[in-house]
Amino acid sequence: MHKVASALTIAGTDPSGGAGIQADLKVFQEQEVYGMSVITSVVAQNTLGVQDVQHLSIDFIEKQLDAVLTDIPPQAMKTGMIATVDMMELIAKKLANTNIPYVIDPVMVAKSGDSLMDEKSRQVIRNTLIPHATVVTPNVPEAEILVGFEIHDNQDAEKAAKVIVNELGAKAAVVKGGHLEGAAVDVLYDGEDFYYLKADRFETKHTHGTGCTFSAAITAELAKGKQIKDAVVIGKDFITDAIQYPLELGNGHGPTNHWGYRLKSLPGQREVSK
Ligand SMILES: Nc1ncnc2c1ncn2[C@@H]1O[C@H](COP(=O)(O)OP(=O)(O)O)[C@@H](O)[C@H]1O
Ligand SMILES: Cc1ncc(COP(=O)(O)OP(=O)(O)O)c(N)n1
Repeated sequence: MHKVASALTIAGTDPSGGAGIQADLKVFQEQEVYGMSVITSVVAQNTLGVQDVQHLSIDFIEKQLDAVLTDIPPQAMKTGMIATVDMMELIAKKLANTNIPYVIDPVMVAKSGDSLMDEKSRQVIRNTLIPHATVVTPNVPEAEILVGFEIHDNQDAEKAAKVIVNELGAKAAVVKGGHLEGAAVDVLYDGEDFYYLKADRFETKHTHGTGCTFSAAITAELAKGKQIKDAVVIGKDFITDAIQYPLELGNGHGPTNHWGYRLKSLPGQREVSK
């Protein structure tokens, strides 16, 4: 028998395979973690945008959660697209009975501009899910909504990460710099230290699902027992390689390359500074 770590993603779908549940499961597989999934919303989308969304009932989401949690308890979990307050409250209820690392990618709006979380939930996520989080990974617009001020540079990102940890109750936060200019710098705060995770910015339109891929890689590493900072550093390497070696797929913002890390990365390749 082979012993393997397992991880759970609770999120929406992307039939074109670049974001959501499909991306998360591919990343778990790449990182040699047994992947499991609970679907919250079925999304008709591709590299060009979101065409339609159907939310599953709370009752049915709960049945999926119970099916997984009572049979194969994961070593770590993540949430992505959690579109409604009812979904958040259900997940918070289930989390009260678990003590595993939990990564929140607070998905609010897709790159195409389509909304993936309703307005009320953007506020409610702060006191339902975030207090349970081991790591929260907002992009700049998401972090601005969570903390209530604008983020223009790394100093603002530091302040936002600090609010998410010290005031909203997460254990750690990574404010991602994909939406800022210059090098792709993400700011991690773990309640004690700040770390700048820096990579070159690549000129590419193939960025569909970057946030999902990054947070899934972090979740996989936490499932394997890595400490928060080490898991985030590996996640940064994983997403950087996935962006650097794009796949020629799709007519819009194409997917990232989940094989990029396997093909290229050497541990410690990215610059990390305190
Ligand atoms: N063009 C790029 N080149 C290199 N890294 C990027 C680029 N765009 C985003 N990233 C990185 O991808 C990760 C996801 O960030 P971001 O795109 O901001 O998230 P989201 O998909 O949630 O909007 C971060 O580590 C960010 O720094
Ligand atoms: C079902 C689903 N979940 C999340 C996203 C957004 O993913 P993200 O990684 O932020 O990338 P973009 O879509 O913004 O490129 C999604 N599209 N679908």
